[in-house]
Amino acid sequence: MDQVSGNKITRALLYLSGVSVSFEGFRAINNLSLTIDHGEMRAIIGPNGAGKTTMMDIITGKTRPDEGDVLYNDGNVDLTQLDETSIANLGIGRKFQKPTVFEQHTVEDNLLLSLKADRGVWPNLFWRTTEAHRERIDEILEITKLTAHRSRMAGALSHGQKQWLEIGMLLGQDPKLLLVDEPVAGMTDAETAQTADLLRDIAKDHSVVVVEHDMDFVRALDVKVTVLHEGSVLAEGRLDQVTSDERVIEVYLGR
Ligand SMILES: Nc1ncnc2c1ncn2[C@@H]1O[C@H](COP(=O)(O)OP(=O)(O)OP(=O)(O)O)[C@@H](O)[C@H]1O
Repeated sequence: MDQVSGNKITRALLYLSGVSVSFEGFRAINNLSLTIDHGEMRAIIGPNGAGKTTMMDIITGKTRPDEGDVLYNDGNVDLTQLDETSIANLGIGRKFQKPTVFEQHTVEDNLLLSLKADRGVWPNLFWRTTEAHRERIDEILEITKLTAHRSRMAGALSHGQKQWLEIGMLLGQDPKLLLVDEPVAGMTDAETAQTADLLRDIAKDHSVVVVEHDMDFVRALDVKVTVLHEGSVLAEGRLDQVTSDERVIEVYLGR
């Protein structure tokens, strides 16, 4: 990382350096450094309690670090100075593990509700805006493979379909960076494979950070993997590389 007169220069989309946070004396994140490039999809793995959720909380402004840098968009924005809403408005979208779709609304209406509200649109442009919304909904339905389900109540979807709908709702907010927490937990093998396809598709024009325990899924993503352990990066590289690393085998695979 370049450093000039104390000013960090980075071309990364997201840059964490020396980040630590403690809860009642326990260091959940410990001198964590991590860089996500523009357009990159990264998988984050690690044992329970490694700090994966806390890292997401720090990026999204839910938890403020005790120390360290959390910079966004080529180092131009210091995320530690912003609240959750401001960070979301910068294009950082998060999907939590459990789907939180509006069960009593149709798939289509869920997507409509999620679309980023246009600001400063004149009333006489309303119809045109609606058309743009329809087009975007059609696109998202296509990407998430939910076109045939558009008129169904979201509550009637399978667990996997609800997760895809929620990922679609995240896309509706037009984020630059998607943070996705354990998307395939509870999915069938077929749904898991389809979710890997969906995220690879999304990653063509978004940056994605995905936390997941399911190794078949991580393998299918075929991206760089970061292994967290005790709040720091233990290893980084291709899945085959990190899973053959002795330290990773010891702490993560339990051998
Ligand atoms: N608000 C909090 N107060 C106290 N301890 C916390 C808090 N949040 C997290 N921790 C602790 O910090 C550590 C890291 O937790 P975190 O949830 O980030 O891990 P994780 O890698 O996401 O685990 P999992 O895979 O189980 O979701 C854990 O030991 C957890 O108990």
